[in-house]
Formats: sequence, C-alpha cells, structure tokens
Amino acid sequence: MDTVYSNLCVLGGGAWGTALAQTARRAGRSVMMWAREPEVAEAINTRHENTDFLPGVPLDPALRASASLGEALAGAEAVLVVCPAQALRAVLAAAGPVWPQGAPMVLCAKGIEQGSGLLMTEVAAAALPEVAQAVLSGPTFAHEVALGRPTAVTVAATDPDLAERVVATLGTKTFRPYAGTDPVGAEIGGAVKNVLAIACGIVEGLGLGDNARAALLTRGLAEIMRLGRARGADPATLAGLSGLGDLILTATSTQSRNFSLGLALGEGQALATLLDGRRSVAEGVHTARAVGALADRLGVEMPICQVVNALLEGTQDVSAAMDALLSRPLRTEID
Ligand SMILES: NC(=O)C1=CN([C@@H]2O[C@H](COP(=O)(O)OP(=O)(O)OC[C@H]3O[C@@H](n4cnc5c(N)ncnc54)[C@H](O)[C@@H]3O)[C@@H](O)[C@H]2O)C=CC1
Ligand SMILES: O=C(CO)COP(=O)(O)O
Repeated sequence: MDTVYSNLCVLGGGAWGTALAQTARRAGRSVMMWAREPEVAEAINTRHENTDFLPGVPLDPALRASASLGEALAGAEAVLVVCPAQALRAVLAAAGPVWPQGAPMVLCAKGIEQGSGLLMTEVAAAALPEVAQAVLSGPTFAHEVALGRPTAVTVAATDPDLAERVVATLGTKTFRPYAGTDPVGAEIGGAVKNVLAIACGIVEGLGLGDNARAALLTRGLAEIMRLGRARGADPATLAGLSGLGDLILTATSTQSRNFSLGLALGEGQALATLLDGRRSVAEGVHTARAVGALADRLGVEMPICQVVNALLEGTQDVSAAMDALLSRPLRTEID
C-alpha cells in the first residue's frame, strides 16, 4: 500500500479549507479545492489568494480550485471535508454521486448538527455509509497554519492505518499531526470548545477578571469530559490537542471568531447585529443549541453551554445568565 495520498480534494473554500489545501501543497501533494462561490475558485486560480475568506496570504500557484464538485473530486485519493458543520449533510449529499471510488474522507468541521444532535462522523456515515472516515481537529487558527507557523493537530480514525496515512500525507516540519483512534473524542472537544469560547469572550467583555476566565475554562473542560464520557470518548483525547489544547487557544484569543463574538456580546452588542451580513462562520452559535439539546437528551450536566444557548436564543440576558451560573450549588470538584 502507498504510504501517502498523493492527490487530494479539499471540499470547502473558507479559511480553513484554504489553509489545509496550502498545507497539503507544502507537504508535496496535488490539491484541488471545491469552493461554493465561483469567484473564490477564480481568485485562487488567477490571483493565488482567497480574497474572500483568507485575504493577504499568498497561495501556492499550483493549488487549483473549482466551483464544480465533479471537477474538484475527479481523481482524488482522499477528500478533506471542510465546510461548516450545519452544511455537511447537504454538501455530502451533493458530492455523493461524484465521490471518487474508494477515497476516504477527513472530516475537519467542528460542530454538532442541530436537530439531530449528531456528530460530524455520524452525519457523514448517514450520508455516505461506504466511505471510510478520519477526523482532523486541534488548536489551529487558519491564518497561522496557512503561513506555515508551527501547529499540531489530532488525526483520529477507528482504523489506525487510515490515521497514519493521513498523518503521513499532511505532516511537515511545521504542521504536525498526531495519530489517534478516538474520532468521537476529537469531535466532542472541537465542537464544545466553540461554545465555551463564546462564554469566555462574554466574561472578558463583562470585565469579570482573570480568575473568572480560569474558572470558566476549567469547569468548561469538565463539561467536555462529561459529554465525552456519555459518548464513550477517551478522556486522554479530551485532555489532548483536540480538547484542552483547542479550548485554550480558542477561548483566550481575539483571533477566534467565537471568542470575539462573545466579547462583543459581553460588551453589550446585540447578537443580530453581530451576525448580520457575516460571511465567516462562528460555529459555537449553532453548536450551542445542538449541544444543549444533546446534553438534555443524554442527562449530562452542561450548565455553561446551556447558559450560552439561553443567551443566544434570547431567553436569558447576560446578568441573569451570570446569576444562574454563580447560584449553582457548591459541590465536589471531581464528578
Ligand atoms: N478558520 C479556522 O481557523 C478554523 C476553522 N475550522 C472549522 O472549519 C469549518 C469551516 O470553517 P472556515 O473554513 O473557517 O469557514 P469560513 O468562515 O472561512 O467561510 C465560510 C465557508 O462556509 C461556506 N458555506 C457557507 N454556507 C454554506 C452552505 N450552506 N453550504 C456549503 N458551504 C457553505 C462558505 O462557502 C465558506 O467556504 C468550520 O466548522 C470551522 O469551525 C477548524 C479549524 C480552524
Ligand atoms: O477552530 C478554531 C481554532 O482551532 C478556529 O476558531 P474560531 O472558529 O473561533 O475562529
């Protein structure tokens, strides 16, 4: 068996799809991107820049893009799926008829599907049951990755050979994937940290201080651990790059769209204004609702995520939300 996938397709022309495509080029792979917007594909092909979603980063001129799924997927040996979480089902339904025979997918979106409460691997298994899956997740701001700054991620698949091959395909000196066999753990960390990043932004915007942020991060990790346990995830994955690692990154940096959105909410701006006309995705807004419903269904206590959901839904204001969190009964730390 070949040790790497030489020809890749990246489904998704946003910031992260572009950064991963650039990374794969840096690793020496042939890469074809699918961008939903023809003007994004055009800019990548002619200006070698994703002017809409990752402006200012020069891209490898050999990186090609198309707005046609059939053209983008033709001949791919593996497919990186990098669309927003809520669009995954529709994107895979459209890609199914032209999916390259035998090519596995690497799921790179971070979120939980609203309505179903399904993880990305579960949505993908329902859409394309024959296609093998890996999950790529970790602390990775697209801009830094695209520039080739040092970054480490988790690549998890139930088939260890698949995880190893994806690692070998994408790994470079500065992009360091670590193989794992717990995709569910990698997905839960990556999805829930976006909701917690919004919470940390709110705390920052309210000026509640560094102690409050540390408390929120740590109790937030406890929520990731509880949901992970209920879904059979390995706690070591949740404490690794795709869990704690990504929580630290996203919940402490204004580079994060989720943290920045929370910060603006905490400073008193209205959610509708913040989301109005926005093209880039803040996954935590969508995952908050999905994770709230999932936690209820599984009987898992996730008070921080529930409060973020109530805030975003408009059923609680910021001061009532803080009051709800601070009024919770005192209890043992480890549960
Ligand atoms: N930007 C980042 O630093 C990172 C993003 N991710 C994840 O990658 C996923 C994609 O995010 P970004 O690339 O940042 O997106 P983005 O915010 O840069 O761009 C939005 C993308 O979503 C696409 N899109 C919007 N609505 C769509 C629909 N209905 N159907 C199909 N595509 C649609 C747009 O065409 C565009 O490609 C998200 O799940 C995000 O959490 C993961 C790691 C890092
Ligand atoms: O997933 C990310 C970093 O790992 C990107 O975070 P934001 O979507 O909040 O910008």
